[in-house]
Amino acid sequence: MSDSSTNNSPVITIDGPSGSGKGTIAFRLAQKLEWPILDSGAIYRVLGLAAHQAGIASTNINELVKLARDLPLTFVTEQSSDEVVAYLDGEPVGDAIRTDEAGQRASEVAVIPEVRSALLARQRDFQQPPGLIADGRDMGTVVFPDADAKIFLTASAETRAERRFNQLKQKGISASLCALLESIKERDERDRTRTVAPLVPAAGAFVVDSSTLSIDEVFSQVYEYSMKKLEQSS
Ligand SMILES: Nc1ncnc2c1ncn2[C@@H]1O[C@H](COP(=O)(O)OP(=O)(O)O)[C@@H](O)[C@H]1O
Ligand SMILES: Nc1ccn([C@H]2C[C@H](O)[C@@H](COP(=O)(O)OP(=O)(O)O)O2)c(=O)n1
Repeated sequence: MSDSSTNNSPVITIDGPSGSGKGTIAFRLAQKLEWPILDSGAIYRVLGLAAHQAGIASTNINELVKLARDLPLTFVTEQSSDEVVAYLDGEPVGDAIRTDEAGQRASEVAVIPEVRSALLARQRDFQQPPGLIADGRDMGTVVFPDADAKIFLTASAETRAERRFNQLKQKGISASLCALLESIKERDERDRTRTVAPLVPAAGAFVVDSSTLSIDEVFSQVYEYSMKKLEQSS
């Protein structure tokens, strides 16, 4: 765990459902502030993938917790890419964690309270100077409840499915728009109704519905809000 002095480093949390633009806005903020990103979704995605590869069922809590504790996982925020690059055992995981199937597997293992507890300290260790941008579902509610600025991004399921469809197409990953919409709705439901750390805006979070906003418009609102909050807490 970090010591108490490093735990005073500022944190900006960005939570929201799939395809709401969290990763995109986190990257813009990271570039502007020169802070690293915690892509917490990538942790759940790698865990889901590792469990699948090891043949561990999403009901096998003991084995999943063991895997979550021991997962040899590191992250690099590459300014040249627009995503956090995950390394498992020193090897880049690549786009295997970015498929829709990997998102569903992540959401399934993420329901288990013991798995979430096992990952808590690992996520909190990312809070280091000069500051951290934390992207996920429970960053502002559970992992960093004392964060300086809390943002909740959202958009209609249709808009988010279309965005994800185009994003996967650009990566050369094939998908059907209709199936993606169903999958997003299913994942929303699971993430919002789980008993531990459900997807909800943190108290006092700045909520932005990006359905009809461009990336630049969302970014300028989020940036202005974050700067104001950071000033207030310094
Ligand atoms: N406001 C927006 N308008 C149009 N496209 C967007 C907007 N925000 C994000 N996108 C695009 O939607 C896709 C999903 O965004 P991403 O940041 O990966 O979402 P999340 O991390 O919330 O799942 C990306 O291709 C991104 O470029
Ligand atoms: N802090 C987090 C981050 C992700 N999860 C779970 C729930 C999500 O459906 C999956 C995948 O998250 P991820 O942020 O990578 O997914 P999207 O990019 O938003 O589609 O992981 C979580 O439970 N808590």
